[in-house]
Amino acid sequence: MTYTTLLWERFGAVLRITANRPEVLNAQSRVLLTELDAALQRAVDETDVKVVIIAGAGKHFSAGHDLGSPQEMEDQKRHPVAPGFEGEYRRLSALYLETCLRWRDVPKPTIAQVQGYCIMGGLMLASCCDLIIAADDALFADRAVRWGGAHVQYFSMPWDLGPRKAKEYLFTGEFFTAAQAEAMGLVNRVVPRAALEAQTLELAQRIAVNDAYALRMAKRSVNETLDAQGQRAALENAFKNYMLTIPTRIEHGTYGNAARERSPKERFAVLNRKLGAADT
Ligand SMILES: C/C=C/C(=O)SCCNC(=O)CCNC(=O)[C@H](O)C(C)(C)COP(=O)(O)OP(=O)(O)OC[C@H]1O[C@@H](n2cnc3c(N)ncnc32)[C@H](O)[C@@H]1OP(=O)(O)O
Repeated sequence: MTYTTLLWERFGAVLRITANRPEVLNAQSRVLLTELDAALQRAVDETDVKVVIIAGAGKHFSAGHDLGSPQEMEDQKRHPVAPGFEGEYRRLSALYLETCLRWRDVPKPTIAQVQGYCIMGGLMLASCCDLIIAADDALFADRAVRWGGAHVQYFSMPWDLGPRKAKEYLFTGEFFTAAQAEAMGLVNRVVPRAALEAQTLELAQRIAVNDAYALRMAKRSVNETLDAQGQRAALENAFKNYMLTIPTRIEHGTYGNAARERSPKERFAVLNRKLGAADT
């Protein structure tokens, strides 16, 4: 099996899947997300894989969903969005919500290895992993409110940061640092950038000495606790709130054809605009 946007590397019972589009900061194109979904299913099927690391090549983990790289624009011509709201609903649900829910429930431990920017779709991917190891230069953000949206499609931040901090970061769209992420419980630990890869692999190998079935059941108990607390229903409901902002985003010009005609950099400008002295 070959991938155009991923690296697949084995270290004994540990598998590392790396998003490999460093020239666009690992922006998540439709192709990348589809390949990642297939790679994770393969990781489930390969019985000798016990732990999966998800990484990003280059300086940054991921700058989020692909907002119009040349490859993405070409791909959209081959896979046009089905017309109307129903088409959008199907595409967004399949590509962003259903994938993340599947990745959250992969029956093997998953570890996100995060350096540099981890923005919106990048944060979705990291947050559906079981553990997150962050380099000290990691920066996280959900900037959706800045373009008239509510948040990302798979919205687990109230669970990951706690409700107050989740609201603060949504309302401002500001970046939070690795140290802040650790204090809020989003990441398991922060390590020096130069040690990120080695320390993540070392942790994965320590987990992989355990029995695969025991790991699977341990993960299931934690995820089912979250489900019993209502997490899954809240995630599905938050996706509907996300969808409710699509019509107003079309009015703002940040979604739909008007947005697609803009260059990625014009689209980032809305999200990166300075709001005040505290902004980063
Ligand atoms: C519900 C929504 C979910 C989402 O995930 S929407 C996406 C949200 N993501 C963002 O808004 C981040 C967009 N990117 C940026 O704002 C900037 O990047 C950064 C601040 C992260 C970094 O800035 P700098 O260091 O100056 O790098 P650079 O020159 O902007 O990026 C290098 C190349 O990467 C491409 N790129 C970066 N992010 C994306 C993206 N998300 N989609 C498509 N391309 C992207 C650029 O265009 C450029 O490429 P070229 O050199 O050819 O101009």
